Amino acid sequence: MPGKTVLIVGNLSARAEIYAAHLERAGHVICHIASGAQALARLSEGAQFGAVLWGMRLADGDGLALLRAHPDLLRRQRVIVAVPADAAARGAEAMRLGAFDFLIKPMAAKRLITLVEAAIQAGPAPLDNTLPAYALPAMSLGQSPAMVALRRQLANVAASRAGVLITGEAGSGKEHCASEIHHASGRGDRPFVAVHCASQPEAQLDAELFGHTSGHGIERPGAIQNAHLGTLFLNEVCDLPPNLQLRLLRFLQTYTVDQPSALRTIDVDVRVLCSTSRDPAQMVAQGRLRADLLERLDVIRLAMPPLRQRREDAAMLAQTFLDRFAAEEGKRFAPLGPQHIAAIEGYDWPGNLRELRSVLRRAVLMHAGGELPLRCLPARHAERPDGAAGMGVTGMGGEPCGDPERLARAMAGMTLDEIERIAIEAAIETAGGSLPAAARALGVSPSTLYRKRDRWINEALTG
Ligand SMILES: Nc1ncnc2c1ncn2[C@@H]1O[C@H](COP(=O)(O)OP(=O)(O)OP(=O)(O)O)[C@@H](O)[C@H]1O
Repeated sequence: MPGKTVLIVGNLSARAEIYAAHLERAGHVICHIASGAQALARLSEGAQFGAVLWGMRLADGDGLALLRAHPDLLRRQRVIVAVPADAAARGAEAMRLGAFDFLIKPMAAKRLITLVEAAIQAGPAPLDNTLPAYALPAMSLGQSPAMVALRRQLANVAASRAGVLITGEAGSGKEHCASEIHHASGRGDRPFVAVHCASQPEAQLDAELFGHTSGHGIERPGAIQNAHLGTLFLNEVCDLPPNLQLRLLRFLQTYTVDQPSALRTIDVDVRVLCSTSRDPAQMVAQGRLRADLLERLDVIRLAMPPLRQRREDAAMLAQTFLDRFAAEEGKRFAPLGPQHIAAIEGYDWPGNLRELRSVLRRAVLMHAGGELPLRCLPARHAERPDGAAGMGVTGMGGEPCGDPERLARAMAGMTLDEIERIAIEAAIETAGGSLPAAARALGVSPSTLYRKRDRWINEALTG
């Protein structure tokens, strides 16, 4: 992408000259200003640049302090901040303020050019932080104050390339949130590639992320390459094995991957989003997570609250699931009434949205339609003699299915296929969403579960 003017703001050092020469050789026109005040004056006159490379040590002061004082600049221009190797945290702060990305000096020519061109490709920054209306449908996350605040945060971070770390309990909607960011980011029509970093052998995960060459010599690109121009979502990123943490860090420093055959290096433009249900600081303190990797991934932190902290969303989500599954199964159910809502809001949902979703899915599978029997919903903890959250095989509160007679009654009228589906979904839920782990628990191969899941999805899509 030649021919765009790049503004370099920083001391006219020998190193800056080298960076300018690299960019010129790639076809860009360079404008170099040493003083932050002069650069701001130029920009406030309305000058537009393809990208701005902003240093930390300017002729007249600290580059980050200047950005802090003029956050509007970061909203109008695509600014890439260049920071010394021992100050990556300053780059992360600049991204929180709205910078497009940051580079650690000394930087390789290739990385510099790739990033500058990605900034140019992203086009002029939007005049404000508003996103297209379609980007974040008001109901998609919930209407509780916690979700309204989260949606606002999400709108602010969607357009940048900053790494986002989404924390929260299992099943609280972290992946759903990542996919909302993807859709709101302007990359929505490109791939969203999710990788589960826990419960997979290291070699398999390595191949899934970085690609491999099959036994027949065919190159299989990894998730990183497959996510080119889109978003890579790393689920449970704190569980990445140490070697893969290092490989991922290298990737994030260069945005290039070696082809599996190592014959060629490929530039990849991806937005990386991650999630964890662990405490990342504790993982670093225990030596299980690299601090430098966390710094890259955790530029912006979003915390998904557990469902029990946003009870007012639970009934709305339950109705959404009921409508969706009823439509998939071709059944009609009456809307949830006050008693259903009281039961839903009164329960703590230790498995969060995943548990809510499974309860509604099973309820729809097990009933022909009409009014949903209340016993399909979990009882309030307080109403249980033992106060336990255990849901038995079917997960239906008030009707645990431990004993065979009850189990048989609960399953009366169901086809074997439906019973199998319930058992598989319960196993996946227990395994925290991991199909390979669920397959191990059920004593079948992961491919069996993948095949069955694909068939259900196809059936749902074709009605
Ligand atoms: N706002 C929402 N609207 C509808 N469905 C949702 C929403 N949030 C989450 N879900 C559904 O709830 C289930 C759990 O959500 P998700 O996988 O995003 O949680 P998670 O926090 O990433 O879980 P885990 O930590 O176990 O990987 C998924 O089936 C997802 O599709």
